[in-house]
Amino acid sequence: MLEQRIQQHFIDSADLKYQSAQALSKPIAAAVQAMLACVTSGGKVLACGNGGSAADAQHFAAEFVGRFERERPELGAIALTTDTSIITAIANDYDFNVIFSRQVRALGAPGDVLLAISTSGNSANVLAAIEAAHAREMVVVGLTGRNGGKMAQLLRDTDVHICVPHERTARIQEVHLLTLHCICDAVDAQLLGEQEPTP
Ligand SMILES: O=C(CO)[C@@H](O)[C@H](O)[C@H](O)[C@H](O)COP(=O)(O)O
Ligand SMILES: [Zn+2]
Repeated sequence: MLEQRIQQHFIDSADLKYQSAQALSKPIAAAVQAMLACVTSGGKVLACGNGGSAADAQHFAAEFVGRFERERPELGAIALTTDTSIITAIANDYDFNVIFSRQVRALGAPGDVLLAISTSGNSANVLAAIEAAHAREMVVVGLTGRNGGKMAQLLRDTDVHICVPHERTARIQEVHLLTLHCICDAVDAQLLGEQEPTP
């Protein structure tokens, strides 16, 4: 019974990944082009999200600033989820809903990219970060699920929306992580050529 339940998670996750390969390859390629244009002209990616998506933001920044699978020059990325002094000060003195947007206004510049991650598309602090990014003339790459929530309405034609076609937060997050690895791999392939990564 328990093993069957566990196996069902693997089956559901694999099914969604097959479906998402079709549905998401185009917007993921667009996200790669946006991030390449940004980092090759000296820009950086600011990444934000809550809970598991905060972990995804940090995971992504680590692979840009450190490396993914191949040796390459450092790429600019900052997770806006990591500085507890900044986050607690903003939440305490202003509001939790502005913990990311104040950082975007402080650090963002035209040509930078905001990576905004929310499975529901409805987290108020992520939505405020998008508004701040637009005010700074940044491009937004939005990762959502379900129907994209409020983020779907907020994103512009010049932004990129990657919306995972599923209702369940955990499943959506699993595809978000795969998406971020696809972006890292494709950025490396564009910068270094398409050789296979060494394991
Ligand atoms: O990881 C999980 C659930 O798998 C949770 O921590 C989840 O990320 C949190 O509930 C978030 O606050 C959800 O926010 P969002 O994805 O709707 O923006
Ligand atoms: Zn989780």
